[in-house]
Amino acid sequence: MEIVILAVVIAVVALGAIGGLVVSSRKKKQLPPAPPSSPSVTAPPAEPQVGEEAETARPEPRRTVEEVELPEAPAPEETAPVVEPEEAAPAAPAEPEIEVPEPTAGRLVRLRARLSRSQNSLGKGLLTLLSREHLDEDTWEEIEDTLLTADVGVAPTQELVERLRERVKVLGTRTPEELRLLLREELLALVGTEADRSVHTEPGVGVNGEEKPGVVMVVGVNGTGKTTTTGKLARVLVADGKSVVLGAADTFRAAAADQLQTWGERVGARTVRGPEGGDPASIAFDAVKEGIAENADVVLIDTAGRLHTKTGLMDELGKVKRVVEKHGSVDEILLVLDATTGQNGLVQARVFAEVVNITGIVLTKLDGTAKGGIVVAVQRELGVPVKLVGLGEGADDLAPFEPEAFVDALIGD
Ligand SMILES: Nc1nc2c(ncn2[C@@H]2O[C@H](COP(=O)(O)OP(=O)(O)OP(=O)(O)O)[C@@H](O)[C@H]2O)c(=O)[nH]1
Repeated sequence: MEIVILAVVIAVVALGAIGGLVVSSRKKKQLPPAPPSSPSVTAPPAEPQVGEEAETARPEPRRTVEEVELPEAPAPEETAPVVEPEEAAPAAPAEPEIEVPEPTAGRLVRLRARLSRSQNSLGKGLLTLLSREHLDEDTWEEIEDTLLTADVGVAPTQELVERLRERVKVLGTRTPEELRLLLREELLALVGTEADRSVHTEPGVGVNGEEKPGVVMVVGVNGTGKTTTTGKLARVLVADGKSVVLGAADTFRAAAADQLQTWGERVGARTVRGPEGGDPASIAFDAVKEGIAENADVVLIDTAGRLHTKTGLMDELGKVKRVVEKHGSVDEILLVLDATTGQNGLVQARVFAEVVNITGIVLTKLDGTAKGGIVVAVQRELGVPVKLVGLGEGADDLAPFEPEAFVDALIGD
């Protein structure tokens, strides 16, 4: 009997051992593959050094697939969209983005570096000559030449040299600081600090007693930067809080109206335009009409300038002005001159002044010339102040002209 009981116990133990082996081998088969270690997260194992004993592998607790916890499924709103963003919804028609132009106050000072870079030869040249120990006749002649080369003009040059000679004589010994001050004062007197340099855009009263926007006509030879200046001026006005309507009355160059419209769209100003080669006067008339209807503050009219037929130009510009005046006064007529053309600019100025009553000058491309003296010459020629200067191709590179900042840029620091 005892033998039977012993045999049963041995049989049970043997069966149990075999069962355990089978289960253990099954478990091994069910083990998930070890997750690949991520180098950016996991620290690399220390390199075994020579002479170190190899460690025996520590047994790690193993888990079955069923035992491994899965990360929780993200809530529906957290789920990243599967579709590409542009496919997510039909694209709404893109609204043109309205730009906010730079404030106009102190623009000339901000752009001074650009101005002084191009004007170095005038101011610095004069200071170097005046600092010579002996100011003999040759030196005075050189001073005169420097001024003439910078397009200051004959009469203003002679005046300035005479004043400088007198004051240097009185001064006796000259320190560089005294000379700088003296030259600054004399150049400032030449440029003039008294003139009204504001661009007149105040609203007025129309012929029917209604409120009429300020009306500005922009005239000048094609290529001087007229359309660009009209666009930049729109930005200046918008920066100063005014609403603007543009009139594309330059129907001579087909792309001019597109160019102006693009400038307008950038600051939210409507552009009135007509058919290619259409009548500039009727476009200008419609632009002011639109300005009145929109209750705009200012209407800017870009015109064409064909110098090769002076009579044609006279007819056209005169007509534009007369037709616009059917609504009320034209408040400002700005002549755009390219500073790099020097004396040629003066010839243009003369012709335009005969055609219309210029009230202000815009000198463009002053960033590209050392002939800043044209400011003096053209003011003398027309008896009209420079009101704005172009100092680059950037949208906000048009600055109200400030004599002090200009002269400081001429002399340099
Ligand atoms: N460097 C520099 N370039 C300027 C300035 N003002 C205008 N320009 C450039 O001068 C070129 C001519 O300008 P436009 O405005 O097309 O000339 P426009 O007189 O209107 O000529 P039309 O449209 O044919 O009548 C453009 O490339 C302008 O970017 C400036 O102050 N500095």
